[in-house]
Amino acid sequence: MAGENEEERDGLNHTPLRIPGLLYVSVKMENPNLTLSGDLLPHVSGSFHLGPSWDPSKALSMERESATVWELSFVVPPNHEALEFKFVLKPKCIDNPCFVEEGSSRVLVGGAWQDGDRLALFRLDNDQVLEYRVFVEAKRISPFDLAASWRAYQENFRLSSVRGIPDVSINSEHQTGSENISSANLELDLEHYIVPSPSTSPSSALVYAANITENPRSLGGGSASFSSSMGDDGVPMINQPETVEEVHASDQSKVYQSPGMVKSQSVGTISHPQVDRGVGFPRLVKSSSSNSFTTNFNLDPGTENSIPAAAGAVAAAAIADQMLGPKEHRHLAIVMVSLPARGKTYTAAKLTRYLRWLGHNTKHFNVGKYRRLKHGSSQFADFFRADNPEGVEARNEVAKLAFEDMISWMQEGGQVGIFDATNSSKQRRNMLMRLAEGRCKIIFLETICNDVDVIERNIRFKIQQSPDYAEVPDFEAGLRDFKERVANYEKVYETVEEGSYIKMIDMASGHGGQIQVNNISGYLPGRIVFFLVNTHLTPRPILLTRHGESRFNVRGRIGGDSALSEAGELYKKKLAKFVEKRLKSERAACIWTSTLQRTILTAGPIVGFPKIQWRALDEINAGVCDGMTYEEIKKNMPGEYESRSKDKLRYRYPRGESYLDVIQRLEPVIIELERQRAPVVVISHQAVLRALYAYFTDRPLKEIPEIVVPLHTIIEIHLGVTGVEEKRYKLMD
Ligand SMILES: O=P(O)(O)OC[C@H]1O[C@@](CO)(OP(=O)(O)O)[C@@H](O)[C@@H]1O
Repeated sequence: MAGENEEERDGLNHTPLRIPGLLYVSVKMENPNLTLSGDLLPHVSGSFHLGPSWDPSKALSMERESATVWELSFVVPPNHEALEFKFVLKPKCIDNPCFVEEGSSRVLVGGAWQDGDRLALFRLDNDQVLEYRVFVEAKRISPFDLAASWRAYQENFRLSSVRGIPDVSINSEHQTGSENISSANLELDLEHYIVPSPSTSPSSALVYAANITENPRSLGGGSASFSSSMGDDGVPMINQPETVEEVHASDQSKVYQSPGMVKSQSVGTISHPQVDRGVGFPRLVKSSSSNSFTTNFNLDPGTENSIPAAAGAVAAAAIADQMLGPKEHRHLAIVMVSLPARGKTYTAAKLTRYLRWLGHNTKHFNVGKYRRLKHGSSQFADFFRADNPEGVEARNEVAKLAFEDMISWMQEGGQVGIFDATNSSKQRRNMLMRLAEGRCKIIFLETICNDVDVIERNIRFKIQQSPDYAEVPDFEAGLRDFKERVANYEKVYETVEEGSYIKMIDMASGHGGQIQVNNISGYLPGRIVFFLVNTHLTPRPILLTRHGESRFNVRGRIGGDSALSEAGELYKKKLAKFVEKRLKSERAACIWTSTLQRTILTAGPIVGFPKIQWRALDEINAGVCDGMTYEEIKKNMPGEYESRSKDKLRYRYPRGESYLDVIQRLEPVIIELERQRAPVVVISHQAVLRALYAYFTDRPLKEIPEIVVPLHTIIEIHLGVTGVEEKRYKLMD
């Protein structure tokens, strides 16, 4: 009635669209006792129209769904005629007899058995009886869904044209035909393709690593403004007064407040109360009164943020460490030790970036920054003499302030503090150990460098970049002063022999070197050692690109394993020319792809470099949503769609992955990228490249799912002795 009236009211001739709907029926048989069923394969034999026939030789075979379950699915109208059938076991060897289930035929009406889920019994030759449990499931679906799923099925299961390529391959021959890359093409002017990088990425101007460390809260004069330092999972800690003098490049003045976040009154951090289906959340919290673990959504200020947002093993191991170790070991201070210009601040920054990316709440405290704020930036060599009592006193004072700030932050939930100063005498280190007692565990990280070239390069960079010499216009005068400062430190330098320590000796040059480890145990210290063993400062580029546009991309379908579209085909050729030109003098370079054909095909025309397929580089697994469009997910699975929109980082597709899962599986890729000394071209996927890019550019976890990684664009990350630089080339629109 309402419909008729509406039609009349708006004067339009609405023909109601009737979606008849169909029943998708899935019939299953289960026999947990595999040894009994042996070589007998479940089939369905029946009398219904277009379906199986009663002739057992024409029975339809069921698909094996798991080790013990077989399935047959079909689509019927909801008001279908009664379907009559029986289960049949057919031997693999066609000469042997079939076994038809005992009892009367089964009748299926409207997607349900008429006589209930009775067992299927088969009497074998030797009078042995086999029992199978039987289930039926029916779902109503629209013809549109049916068509979409059929299309997805067709596209997904079309045999990949690239299977058969070994995991590692090298085609050093130039290819012929349309994929030939002539030498004329090498005239390609790379500069022509450069496009600006987003404002949030590292610029081509290098940033002095000490400038992007924590802003001293104890020296901020209680300012009401807040810095935007990121806590774990990229949620900003907002309790730190911002200082005016040094605001680091990646400080963004905004404070992120996504829906569903609450501000905890007691400590001023922001945390997520919503239920998460990804691992690592809900957070496990140990009750203080018992040894049991509880799930706690009302985070206790003492424990919040102390468990990483990262997934799986990372979270599990960190939790185990926290639960089993002494209380003070729940917070870790990595105390740097070295002479000036030994790359300590750079190593500290790199370690901070790695731990943050893994989801550990980590901060870098640079004592130099405190010193400049408290005593001004123009302190010359005399200030650093060990026989200058005022200088010593002033330096100890700022070290204490920075250390106390770090401890306060830990007590608010911070997990790993990287304490960056020379800490080069036993006396200073004893002071720090006393300050840490009962509050955090200390590991000393000493960097020793005997390579005069590396030291000279570091010193020159320091004069150019450090605020200490910003007001010294004469470079040579700065150089002399800084060398004198280093000499002052050398006179009293004492290598670490106490406590827990990691000593990196001549690791910076990338040739040989040594790492010594003393009294180190636990998950996180172990990871740190592993990272440090693999990292080095050899400058090299890493080129990140998505595959050429895929057929699924054209249709807006996610996941799958489709081939390239026409535009994608063109991109792969352009990319090959680009790589050949960009890496022409880099014969040790390597091409990494995922195991999905769109990346392997994209790498196809690149010649002369080894190609390696990594499963870890496969796109985020969209589970049951694989092959759907975002619109289809929204329409058919609104709950899933909404959960993902609310928390894309932690949302895990049913039977698929979350971004946190992707980050976790990428850790070996990061370690390998750190370890490589030659350029690497990574041809992968949107979600994966977001996570890799975030690592190199130190973007908070929370932002990862929204990072823009456009198609047909190469992001060149340059890892150098002084930091990370980025360049983008857009080869096609
Ligand atoms: O996390 P979102 O934003 O959905 O992005 C990931 C999606 O990107 C896509 C394209 O939409 O990657 P890909 O480049 O590999 O085709 C999907 O396959 C994948 O699910």
